[in-house]
Amino acid sequence: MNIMDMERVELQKASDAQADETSEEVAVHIKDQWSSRNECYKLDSFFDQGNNVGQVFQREVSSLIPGIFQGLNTTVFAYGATGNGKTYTMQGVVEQPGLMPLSMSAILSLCDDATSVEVSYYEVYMDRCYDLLEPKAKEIPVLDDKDGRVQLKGLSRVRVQSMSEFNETLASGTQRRKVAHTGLNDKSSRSHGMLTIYIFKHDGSNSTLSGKMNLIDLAGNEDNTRSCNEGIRLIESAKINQSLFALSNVIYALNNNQPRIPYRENKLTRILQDSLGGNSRALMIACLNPMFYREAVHTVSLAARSRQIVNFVSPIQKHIKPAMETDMEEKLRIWLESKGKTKSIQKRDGPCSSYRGKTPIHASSQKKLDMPGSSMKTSDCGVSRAKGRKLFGCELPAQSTFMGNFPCEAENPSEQTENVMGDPSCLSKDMESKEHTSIPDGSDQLKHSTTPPHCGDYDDKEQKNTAGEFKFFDQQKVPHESSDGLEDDNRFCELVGAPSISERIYSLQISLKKGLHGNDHQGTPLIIYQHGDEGDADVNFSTQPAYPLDSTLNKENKAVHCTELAESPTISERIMALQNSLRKVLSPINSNIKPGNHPSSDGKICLLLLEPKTPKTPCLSTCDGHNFQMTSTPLDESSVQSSNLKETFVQKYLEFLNNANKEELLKLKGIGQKRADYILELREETPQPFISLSDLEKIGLSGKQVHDMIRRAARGIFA
Ligand SMILES: Nc1ncnc2c1ncn2[C@@H]1O[C@H](COP(=O)(O)OP(=O)(O)OP(=O)(O)O)[C@@H](O)[C@H]1O
Repeated sequence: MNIMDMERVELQKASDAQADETSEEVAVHIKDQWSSRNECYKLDSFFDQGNNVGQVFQREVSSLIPGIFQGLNTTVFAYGATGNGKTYTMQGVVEQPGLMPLSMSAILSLCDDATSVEVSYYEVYMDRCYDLLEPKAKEIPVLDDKDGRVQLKGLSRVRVQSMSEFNETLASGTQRRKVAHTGLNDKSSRSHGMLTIYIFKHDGSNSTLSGKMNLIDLAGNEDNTRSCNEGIRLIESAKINQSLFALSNVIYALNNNQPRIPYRENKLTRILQDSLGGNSRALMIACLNPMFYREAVHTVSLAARSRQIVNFVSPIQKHIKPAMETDMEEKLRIWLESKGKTKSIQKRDGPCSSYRGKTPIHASSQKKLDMPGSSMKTSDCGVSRAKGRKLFGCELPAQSTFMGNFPCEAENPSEQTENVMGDPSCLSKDMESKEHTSIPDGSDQLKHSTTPPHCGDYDDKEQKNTAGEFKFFDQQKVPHESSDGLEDDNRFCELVGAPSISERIYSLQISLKKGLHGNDHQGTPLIIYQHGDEGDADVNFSTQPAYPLDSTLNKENKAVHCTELAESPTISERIMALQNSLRKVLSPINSNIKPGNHPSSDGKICLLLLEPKTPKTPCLSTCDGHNFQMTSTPLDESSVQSSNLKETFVQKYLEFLNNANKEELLKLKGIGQKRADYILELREETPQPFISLSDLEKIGLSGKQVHDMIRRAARGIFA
């Protein structure tokens, strides 16, 4: 049995300017009795089993609440492995209220006649958002507003005037939240539960959003070798782990000052964008179970890293309508929903059983990032994502806390599977026939990093300006994490279970779009390398006009820059320009190229073929400069070409939606008056709202409807 011994140690006071009673640090030692491993991390506070949630609230949360009335947004989230007490900490139980009711009670006590409080409560389940207070047939779309801030379109808000109203609201939402029995928790949250409390100030007929508080009960990391999850539970678990993996990547990127923070990798990180490295004060509560060394190390190391992140916080004054007021947008959304196909997405929980007494040592760690009075405006920070890390550079009195682990119950799980990357079915038939499976650690998402590619010995210095790298692993290279879960660059495993070229291109496209979106990649050369011995390919963007190549390569075979990138002003055009190159480059991965077939001293095959306007048979260059022709059958070629055509068509279609005027939109089958208005409205918020087909869900279309629409449009061409 592993034993974790957590010792509270006061290290030192913060600098004079920051010194206050909360500026202490604690060292958390995690010892594995069997391996004698001993890890030590510094956090801001530590609560062991002798402490209760009330103490955590008093010491860590209560001081944040007055700030919300002054416009300082605040986020408190509980992180940890499954069964470690996150729900217990955030929601609480009757005899021990959690941080949600405790915060609400404190907020209500500060309200006066000119202040009102509303709440929304939603869950992120399988990478989709669902309203828990007003169940709807459809998910809540997550959009960016014109300032780059994330908005949950159509999410309901309920006015709360007393604790009894709040408890009722919370209970009804909680009942709808998806929970299920797993091998590690009788009543395990299958979704991330997000409660937002809004504070409005009223002045005559004007209502102004003063500030808001997010209280987040994340779903827990799951080790499926222990949970014995199967079927839907396993799929859910994969999604949960994937989103938490994305979260750890964001924290890692923020912590390492990386130029690109992968918020858009996952719905959870998108939603938390303003809280992590954004404009919100954030408190992370890491819940630990001393029984499990590896999970504890993972959680505490993430908490320790989170402490380094610095947010810029400034009061906001935003005029938004309280829920009572008429919301035309909401009406339109409801109308769109009524036209859409109803999905069964919500199932109610079963009755709660009593606790299952686990070993309840509990420990948690928090991060509190707070810089009241910063001169930086909220909106500046909200859009800072693509501008790099400049905005995160200031020092502030960071804090962390700690608290803990615990027991569980029963339920009726919801049975629903979703596609990770939207609905790519329109792109390729072969994709329809394959089930997209995920492995339980975020492995089927394309990963972005700024580490140098594996193929070639580059000068690291030359890589400094690399704007983003997309790693593509063709083989079942199961991701693995180092002990802290974050150090190993090879942990990324992309596109496992995506054997066809179309699937790979589709997935890669999604990432390319994400990568290019909002960044100025004009003039960016694209270089794709394939590792013949492993079947891997790295797709690399560099802002270097002359990208350094492996010195062992023949000079003649230097990468041909993808000049279309420089010439294409819009993201869609750039993506389009990349497609042919991608297709050509990825095609050989599908074939059985054996390194031994080609003259290369180290067996590596470097594919440096990037002339998008010549979509002929792909040509491979070996590392010592010999070219040879790929042997592909006419069927292969025709399949590649038809897939190209489909993708080109889809891109043109999306481009049309992004640019057409209302009259033109109305000519499209499937776009009526209201949908056209909605598209125009979306375009006001985000200039190019439709980057992939899955974005059409923003206008209330289901995957099937999108598919049908595209098919109808394509048929129209041949009519
Ligand atoms: N400090 C505590 N004291 C007593 N019971 C606790 C404590 N913390 C947690 N528990 C109990 O332990 C069980 C598991 O806790 P909980 O459901 O909160 O874990 P979780 O981290 O939210 O799990 P999951 O990620 O699977 O949803 C619950 O029955 C809970 O009531």
